[in-house]
Amino acid sequence: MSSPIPETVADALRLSNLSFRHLFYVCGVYFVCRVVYWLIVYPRFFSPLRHLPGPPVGEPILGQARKIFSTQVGMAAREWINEYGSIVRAVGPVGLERLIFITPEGLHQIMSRPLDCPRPLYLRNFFELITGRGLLTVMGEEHKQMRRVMNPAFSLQNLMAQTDMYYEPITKCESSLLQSCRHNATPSSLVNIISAKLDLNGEKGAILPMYEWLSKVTLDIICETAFGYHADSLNNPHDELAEAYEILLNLQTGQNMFRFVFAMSLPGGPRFLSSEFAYKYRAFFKYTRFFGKFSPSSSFGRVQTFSRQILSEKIKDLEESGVSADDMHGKKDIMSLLMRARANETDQRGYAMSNNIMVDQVLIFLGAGHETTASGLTWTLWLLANNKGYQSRLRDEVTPVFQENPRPDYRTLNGLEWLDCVIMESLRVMPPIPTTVRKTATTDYIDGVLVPEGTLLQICIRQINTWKHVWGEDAEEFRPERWFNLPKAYNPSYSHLSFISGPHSCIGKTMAIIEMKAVLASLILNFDFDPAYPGQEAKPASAITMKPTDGMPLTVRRA
Ligand code: HEM
Repeated sequence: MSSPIPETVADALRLSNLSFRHLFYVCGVYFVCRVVYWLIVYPRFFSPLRHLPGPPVGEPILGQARKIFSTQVGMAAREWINEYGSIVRAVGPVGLERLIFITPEGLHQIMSRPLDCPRPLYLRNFFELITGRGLLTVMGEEHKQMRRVMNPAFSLQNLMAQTDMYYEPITKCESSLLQSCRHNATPSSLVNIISAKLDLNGEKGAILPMYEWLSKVTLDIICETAFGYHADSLNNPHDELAEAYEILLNLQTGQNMFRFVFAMSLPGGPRFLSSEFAYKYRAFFKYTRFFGKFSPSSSFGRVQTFSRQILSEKIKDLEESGVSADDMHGKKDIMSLLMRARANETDQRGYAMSNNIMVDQVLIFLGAGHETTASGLTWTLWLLANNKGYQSRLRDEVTPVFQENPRPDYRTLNGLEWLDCVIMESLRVMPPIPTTVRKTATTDYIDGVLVPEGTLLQICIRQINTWKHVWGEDAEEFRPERWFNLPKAYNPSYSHLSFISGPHSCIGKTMAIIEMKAVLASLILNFDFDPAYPGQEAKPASAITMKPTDGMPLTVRRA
């Protein structure tokens, strides 16, 4: 007689004299074997990338993570590139392999094919949680369309019209050098605030946390230029948006990012973190060992809700006032330009952004354009404080120009050669975003290596910008004069990657550079910067943005 066919797992266990306990053991052993295989066996013995040059696999669970996260951002990669060459394989946490490519050929293959090498899902989820659906998160055709709609807001013509708006929070007209100013200035601009602090201290000057002040001024500028909102965080430290952003941006240290990436990689993680439930019980996060001070939803929620509110009001105002999109020519903020572009797009090509998507775009500009510019400016001041000759040369260049016109326009700022060299060199040596990442969506050759689908590609911006092969032996030094005579090996698209390259390159590049020029020139014109104390060292954060962890104290005196 043939044995009966079991219909359920329980029947099968009964017929084979096994219990659920046995099944549990089998599953447990299987799970442990899988984990051991992925963490220890695969990267060492089976990975097709195991023969590529690079550091040893490292610790069983962490791989080289301890080194990556404990050293200054990008320094581990710099060491590896110096030791192993232009293609490096390193194993990070939980056995995740990453490849580092540094040659223009390799970088071109990665960056010119965003569908084959997109931003990894966890990063897109991270951006989507903070800023919503926009350029940083969408891909393919939708990305192309969004970019096309947004390009006019960043056109040369619009940037030229916008430049004057940058000066509002920077300078106050009555200062001795700015007597001929014809514009209405803010009640207390950055230059005035610093001057007032110096008045209290006399000749010896004052030690000021420059990052904090630059962060405020760039927030005020981006709020004004992005959606015409006067945050005035320079004078109002309790501005709701400024406060929420500060909390949010402080979350992006290496350790917090590691926790965040982990949480975002869990199925349903992103949705949970931005849910009403998480917001309601946010206090609970504070007391958990894993998340500690992470407590994400409070600041995320506040920034999103508050920004959406401002923007929705603006959209409503414009709609209710009956102003047609074409009549909005007077308004130069990005939001107004997007509304105009939207009207035209609907007519011509059938693609129009919804209000929500438009709101998200502007949130992205706020997120992507504030801290980056503040960090870029802070590092420039730091580099100039340590090179007084370069600093004086810049003052000599800008003083006559600003004496003639206290608010030089776009063309005049761009015509200042030394200012240009200083900004480009500072962005090269201390790029505000020091590293980014992509993930292969197909198996394909990159720089002669067959890279399997799903491999992480680390784009080491800081290392690429200071690669000795291109920039020479003094590649890591701040030498603005090198921009007068670029090296032969310099590749315009892939040797200076601070804004990356290709279809996903920074849309705000020209805007950021001109804004940095306006702020830096106004500061150097009025003040003299020195390190705060002998032996002071740069302390860049290991985070998405390389801001200084100590707020960058500098000694400031009148110029
Ligand atoms: C010094 C200042 C800035 C630096 C160094 C910088 C750098 C970058 C980098 C490296 C990326 C690529 C990130 C990645 O792919 O992982 C990027 C993308 C982007 N940036 Fe910037 N950025 C700056 C200022 C700005 C400003 C002022 C804005 C807008 C107002 C802006 C808007 C964006 C947007 C929308 C993207 C995504 C582009 C896309 O994927 O199509 N950035 N930026």
